[in-house]
Amino acid sequence: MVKAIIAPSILAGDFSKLGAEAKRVFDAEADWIHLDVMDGHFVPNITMGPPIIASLRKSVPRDSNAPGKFFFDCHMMVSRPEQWVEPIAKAGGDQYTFHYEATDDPLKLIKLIRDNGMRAACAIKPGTPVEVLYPLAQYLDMALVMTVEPGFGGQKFMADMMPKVDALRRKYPQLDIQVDGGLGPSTILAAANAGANVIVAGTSVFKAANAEEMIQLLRSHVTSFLRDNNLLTN
Ligand SMILES: O=C(CO)[C@H](O)[C@H](O)COP(=O)(O)O
Ligand SMILES: [Fe+2]
Repeated sequence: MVKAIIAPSILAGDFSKLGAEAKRVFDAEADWIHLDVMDGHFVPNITMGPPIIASLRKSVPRDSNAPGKFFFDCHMMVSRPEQWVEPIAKAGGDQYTFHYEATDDPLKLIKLIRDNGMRAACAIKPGTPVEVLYPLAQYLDMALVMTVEPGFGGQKFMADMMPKVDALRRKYPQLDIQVDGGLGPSTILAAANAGANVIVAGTSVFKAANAEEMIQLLRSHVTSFLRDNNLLTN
């Protein structure tokens, strides 16, 4: 099932009040919250890990009457991603996105993620060719095409990554395809028209004067593309 999913990255939020920041964007109708886990090794920055995610989960508990509400999308910019699957699942993660570049056995890792009750996703850095995802796609819930070098928020969107998104969308019409880095009003059209349906937006949503309007604007471009191409399901 493909639909527009807007996932604000809390990396651009106020870390002194993460619970309130998550609630703020969910109130503004964010579909997911994107949690950037960085280990200072795979990328040159350190952000958060399982203890912080577990605290955040207490602020926005799962709702047994509404499965999928308050969805935690965990972008794991870590070396040895295998070691964090169980801790992230226990902390309340709903999806685990590992980096292709960080593992020797992506299929085994996908199975481990699924066995821990999470959706499995694979990310590629800007220098990694999209073809590496083809043997994995049938086992993945989502593919993430990075549109910045991972490590920091607030960077410039790399439009030259869009052929990767376009190639994935043509080959896999039903796959969730995420873009991450530099998404906002001036770049959403390029991403949506290439076929991305899951939009990570940190700076543009968290620093917006009106987060709800920003989320709606991002969603409207994705929905238009999906509808025009008969890809929308619901
Ligand atoms: O994975 C990331 C960086 O590695 C972040 O998710 C990304 O940078 C989002 O922030 P922004 O929308 O401000 O670019
Ligand atoms: Fe991210």
